[in-house]
Amino acid sequence: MKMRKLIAGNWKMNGLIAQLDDVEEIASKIAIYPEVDTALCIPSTLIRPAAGRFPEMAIGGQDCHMASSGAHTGCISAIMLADAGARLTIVGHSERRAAQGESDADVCAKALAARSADLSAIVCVGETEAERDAGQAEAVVLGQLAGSLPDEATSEWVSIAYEPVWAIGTGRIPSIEDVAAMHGAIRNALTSRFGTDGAAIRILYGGSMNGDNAKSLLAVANVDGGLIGGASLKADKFLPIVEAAASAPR
Ligand SMILES: O=C[C@H](O)COP(=O)(O)O
Repeated sequence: MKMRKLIAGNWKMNGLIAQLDDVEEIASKIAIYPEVDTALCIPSTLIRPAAGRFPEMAIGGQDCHMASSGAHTGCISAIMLADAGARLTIVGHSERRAAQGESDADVCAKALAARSADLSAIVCVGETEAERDAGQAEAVVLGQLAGSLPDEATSEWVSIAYEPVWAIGTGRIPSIEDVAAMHGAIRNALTSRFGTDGAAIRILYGGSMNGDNAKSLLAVANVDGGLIGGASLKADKFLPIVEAAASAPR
């Protein structure tokens, strides 16, 4: 199925107010690529100023609590993200699964919380290097997918991000064949579970995507965009990925 590519940046725990100048550069140039959807998932402290200053950009959060409010010190709810101007949020990033011990059920509840607040959700899955070496990559990823995606998921508000943990921030990426195989397996799982709409759910690749490798990664069947970490922090690193998405086959 032909679909628009989504290039989403994830700033992680990086970025002060001054860095919104980079968002300004991105926001001023994305109109050159109307065929690509772009988003920036930034620290919560920057969402309100960024959304106010760049209404043309889809600004997002990087996580949300499954509850809408309550005694959860230090957490942020989906409705708070939306109130600050976010249009989407990442859930289930491997860094949170590992450091905060988030389970598939937690991620599923967070995705539903995002939906309740009218946010889109990027649901992350991905295997560790040990799991890949043990030949378990596909089983792990499909298991995470099954547990992390709510039955209510539709292509209107959910995207998947396949991020091999060992490719994040390392400069290493899987072979094109391995990317094709995993994205194909995810696609099959989505269509089995969600029928024809499963064919329309975007599957992003994440892990060391940059201006040099984006073209070949985004040309792979069922790679419908990218979730970009390090290269999303600077406009001159992020925009070439958007450009590659604009010229990639749909
Ligand atoms: O969410 C983004 C990913 O973790 C990828 O990060 P990276 O592009 O720095 O490897």
